[in-house]
Amino acid sequence: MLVNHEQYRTIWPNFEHAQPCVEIIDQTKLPHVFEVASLTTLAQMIVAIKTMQVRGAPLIGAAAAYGIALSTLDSCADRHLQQSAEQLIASRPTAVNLRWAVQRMLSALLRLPDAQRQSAAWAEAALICDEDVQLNQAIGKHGLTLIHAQHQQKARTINILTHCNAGWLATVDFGTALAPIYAAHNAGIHVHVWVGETRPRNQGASLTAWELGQHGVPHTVISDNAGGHLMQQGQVDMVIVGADRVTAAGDVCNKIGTYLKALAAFDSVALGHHVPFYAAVPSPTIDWNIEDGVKSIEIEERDAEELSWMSGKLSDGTIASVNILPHGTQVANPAFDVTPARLVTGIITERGVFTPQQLRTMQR
Ligand SMILES: CSC[C@H]1O[C@H](OP(=O)(O)O)[C@H](O)[C@@H]1O
Repeated sequence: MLVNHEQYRTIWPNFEHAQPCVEIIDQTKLPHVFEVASLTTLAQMIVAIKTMQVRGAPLIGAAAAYGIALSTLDSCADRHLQQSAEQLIASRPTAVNLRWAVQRMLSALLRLPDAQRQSAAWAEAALICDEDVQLNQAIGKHGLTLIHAQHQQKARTINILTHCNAGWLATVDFGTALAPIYAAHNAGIHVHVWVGETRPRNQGASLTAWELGQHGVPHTVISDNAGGHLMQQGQVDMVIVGADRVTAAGDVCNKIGTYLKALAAFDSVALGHHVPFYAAVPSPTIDWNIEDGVKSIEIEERDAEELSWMSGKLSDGTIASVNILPHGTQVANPAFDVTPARLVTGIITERGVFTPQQLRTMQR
């Protein structure tokens, strides 16, 4: 069954039952199983965010917004909504979109009489989702100009390296880092994507490879450590990644391993072929309140089991997990890192492509 973003979003409300619910694509089951999960309570939405059934900065923002809407099914009292907001914000600390969406929901609801809050919550969450789709389509348009320029100059397939998953699965639809790639592919520009597998959760191998395959975009999965080598060999024309938080100075916080790819891209200048490094970022991912990402962004530390266990499909088609570490081995599992602005060529936003130094002009 082909599934692509013309048919699905990653999250949507369902009002067909007595009690409204929120339906999501359960991303922990991909690439081997496509399964939709129905969430009926705030607690279920918090579990979905924490366990990464839904993940990706813009999508967890949208999910948190619907978490507030689910919360109104129990109560619309100020204190109840504020406690729900605190629980959602605590579920994953790094992506600023989650806090941004929850604060936007509270701002929209707390000014209303209780009786109007439930319908307003579902409407505001839907608006956040629709806006995300529009932002990502604009990112695709602006990112396309970068790929088109390379294609005009080189008159061959353009090889793009990406990390983790910043496709339509990481957003409500269309994606951020993959949006320009889809736009180029749909415009007939030949692109090929090097897909970093992205240990330990393998969002690249399991999600980006699945997305690109469903859309018919040529791609090759590589180990995380192969990216620098491919850049050194002149096999990468540009790097485009997503982000979980970008500072006002243009520091880019993204999935662990991004910083190493940015370092390799930066070093490529010395080899005579510059590999530009771009982050594709909708404005709700920009945290205008901080400058230094290394000092100011809380990096989520995730469970050791994510490193010590791997899941996959056995030869008989069943899904199983295996332990890959010696018993008792100590594990550290930081989920994100920060690429300093000095390593960032440009930030692709819905308003255009900005250098880190130009980013503040977006606020005007
Ligand atoms: C378009 S944001 C995608 C961003 O979010 C991912 O994090 P996670 O999968 O842990 O939610 C990763 O950092 C992606 O680059």
